[in-house]
Amino acid sequence: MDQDTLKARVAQAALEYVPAHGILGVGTGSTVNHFIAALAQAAIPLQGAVSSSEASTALLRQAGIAVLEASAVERLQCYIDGADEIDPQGCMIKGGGAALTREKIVADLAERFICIADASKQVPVLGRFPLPVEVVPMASTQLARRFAALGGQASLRLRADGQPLVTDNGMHILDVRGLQIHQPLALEQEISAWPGVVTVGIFARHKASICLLGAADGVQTLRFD
Ligand SMILES: O=C[C@H](O)[C@H](O)[C@H](O)COP(=O)(O)O
Repeated sequence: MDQDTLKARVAQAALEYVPAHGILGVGTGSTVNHFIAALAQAAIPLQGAVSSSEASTALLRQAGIAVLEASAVERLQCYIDGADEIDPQGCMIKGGGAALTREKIVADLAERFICIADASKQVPVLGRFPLPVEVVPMASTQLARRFAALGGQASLRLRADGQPLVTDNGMHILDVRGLQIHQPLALEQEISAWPGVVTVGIFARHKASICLLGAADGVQTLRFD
């Protein structure tokens, strides 16, 4: 069974967590794209959604779902999003789709983070996937030196035309290879404090409450809260 089919499977399973008549936090990425399609088909009545990217906002609107500003919402029952890696404690690496800052903002509004992922995302220790870090462009070179001091190799994420990728927030992304993240919370706090870092793609303070993990033999539910 291919990865895309597994993503569609967990997306379907996540419908169970959608708060009928409520407001839903919606993440970004290929798994979430399947989820938005499933949501549109299920036609669950919603007040609306808070979205974590321009891409998801466009898909939600196409599906006829109202998109609300994060500033208009005090609390969300749940936030549904994918991950690039998830460890045995529910800590994640996110940001492969460059949406990590808004994802962390929306996750912070939510009581529960429901992670939807195919089984290939499960790792014993975070760090095989290059760690995305959204940075203020003028700080990227000095931040790359800081990552080198930690044993990581940071590279600026480029678009297909060779120009730096610019996020929805007008920032750049460093992808840091070579880190073995044994203490995700401590490293998240440390990197978050460096001048020029907008958001680090370690989600330990906002780890998954539940992960729906898609494998060939079905969807496994992992609980972390
Ligand atoms: O910035 C993007 C997000 O963190 C995604 O949730 C993450 O990259 C997983 O994406 P996908 O579902 O495409 O594997």
